[in-house]
Amino acid sequence: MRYAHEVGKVRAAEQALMARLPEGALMQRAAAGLASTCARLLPRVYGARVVLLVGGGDNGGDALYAGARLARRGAVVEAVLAGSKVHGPGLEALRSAGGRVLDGSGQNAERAVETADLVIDGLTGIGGTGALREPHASLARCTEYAEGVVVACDVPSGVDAGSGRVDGVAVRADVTVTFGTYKPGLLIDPGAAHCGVVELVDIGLGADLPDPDVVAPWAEDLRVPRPAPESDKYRRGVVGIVAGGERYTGAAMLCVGGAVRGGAGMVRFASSPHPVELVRQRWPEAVATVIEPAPDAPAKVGRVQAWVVGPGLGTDRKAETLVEAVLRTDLPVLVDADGLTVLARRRDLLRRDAPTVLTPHAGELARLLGPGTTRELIEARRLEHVRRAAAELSATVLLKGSTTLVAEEDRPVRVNPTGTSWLATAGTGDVLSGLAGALLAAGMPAIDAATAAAYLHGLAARLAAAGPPGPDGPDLGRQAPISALDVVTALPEAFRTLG
Ligand SMILES: NC(=O)C1=CN([C@@H]2O[C@H](COP(=O)(O)OP(=O)(O)OC[C@H]3O[C@@H](n4cnc5c(N)ncnc54)[C@H](OP(=O)(O)O)[C@@H]3O)[C@@H](O)[C@H]2O)[C@@H](O)CC1
Ligand SMILES: Nc1ncnc2c1ncn2[C@@H]1O[C@H](COP(=O)(O)OP(=O)(O)O)[C@@H](O)[C@H]1O
Ligand SMILES: [K+]
Repeated sequence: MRYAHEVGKVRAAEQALMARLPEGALMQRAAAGLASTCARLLPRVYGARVVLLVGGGDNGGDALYAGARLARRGAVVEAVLAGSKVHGPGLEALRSAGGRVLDGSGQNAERAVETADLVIDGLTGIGGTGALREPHASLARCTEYAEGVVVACDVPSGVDAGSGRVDGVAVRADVTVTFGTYKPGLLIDPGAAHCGVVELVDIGLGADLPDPDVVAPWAEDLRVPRPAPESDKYRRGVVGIVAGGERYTGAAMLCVGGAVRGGAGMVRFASSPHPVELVRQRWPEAVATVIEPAPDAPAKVGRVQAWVVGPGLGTDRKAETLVEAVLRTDLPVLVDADGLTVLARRRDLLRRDAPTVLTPHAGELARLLGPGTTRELIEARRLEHVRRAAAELSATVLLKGSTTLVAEEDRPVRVNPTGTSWLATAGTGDVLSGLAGALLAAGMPAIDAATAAAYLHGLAARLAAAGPPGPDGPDLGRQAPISALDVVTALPEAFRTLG
């Protein structure tokens, strides 16, 4: 896992460590890490033109000390000072190493940024709050036109380190060198999209850091169940899917596809006659049953270990009866799509003992959380809202979108590291709910099933978008449009990459 800590915890750990170290030692560790990454990014340090964007806090201090180290190795280092304050000892170190200060206003600074071989962004770090003020905002904006490499010190300036929120302008870095631990805003969009490659520099905070607030899993953290020699289809897990209606049949097909290719021992599909007929034709592996919208509907489907309810179900009274019937069982239930719209007016159905997983996109979550919450607000502050949803709805909440988050009360929020913008196409969410349902039925705890499903789904989409692999494997840098069915088809390959 990659671990991220909120800003207050980073500061507390830094204080504790600093109390045991000589003054300035921590900053020197940070600056050394930053300078060594910059040196690696330059073809040659000697003679390279480096511009530092320096804010008035310690983030600017880091940049100045790193600049001094590069200047001592022969780089031509110029600092643009933003605002009235500056880290005095850092500036002194830069000057002593031969670096110089540029006039920070207007075209002079802009031209220097645009033509430098490397720009270090030290405007704001974990101390940045709200939208960047001037001249910081203009300096951040001109990094967009930089011909050289842009390296953010700790956090791209303009990104809120704690949440990933961006109000106004923020630096778009090629590389972000962060110190001690990841910050949530480096992993969550829109902030994550500003970071480029994130490098973590160990400054010795480890022992002083408490449990993380946010984690991002690696493939080896997922622990997806594998069939053993003694496995049979029932032990592998039977997932029941209540989805689709006379009008919306595609959602049902895609959800069943996600479950079949997601490793379910068996998929039991239950719906009205038309989708049942279509599923029988397209997915003969599934056992499809026609059900009436009645409280005893789940019992008529046969034994399952977990349910998925909602995709393409509609939101009328009949749909509500089915959502209610499924949630009244004592099994794990995943509610998606139309099922979530029903839940928004029937939050009482969430009072249950068995695990409940909700998989909303931002619009659906806004409906679930009620008046005062909008899709835009949720997209801008994803972490805060997914946490709030998990607490208020007493459920495991998987919030979809450009960064998918999974939250359960009193646990670190999981950030999904896979995915591609090509996933933003109709029907891919239905594939995800079927896949997550299969993993729930296999017995995975709700938060792990949701995390693994998001990971595999995002990876399958990347593999599908990259097309057939070349001699060196899939070229994830060259992607093309995909359909939701392409994601279903690529799921086995995604499982294979887990080893
Ligand atoms: N603690 C440690 O031991 C270690 C810390 N380390 C480093 O210190 C960094 C944290 O330093 P920090 O606390 O000084 O805050 P920092 O990120 O420089 O920001 C404050 C400055 O930004 C300004 N500013 C704020 N918002 C703004 C806005 N919207 N628009 C414009 N300006 C804005 C604010 O101005 P003010 O509001 O005070 O006028 C003030 O000048 C951390 O990220 C890491 O790099 C490492 O060396 C490891 C050891
Ligand atoms: N900009 C984006 N970047 C990456 N993934 C995205 C983006 N937008 C949406 N997604 C993903 O695409 C899927 C869309 O799901 P959903 O909104 O439920 O669509 P549908 O209801 O049509 O199936 C989700 O897995 C979501 O995380
Ligand atoms: K910065």
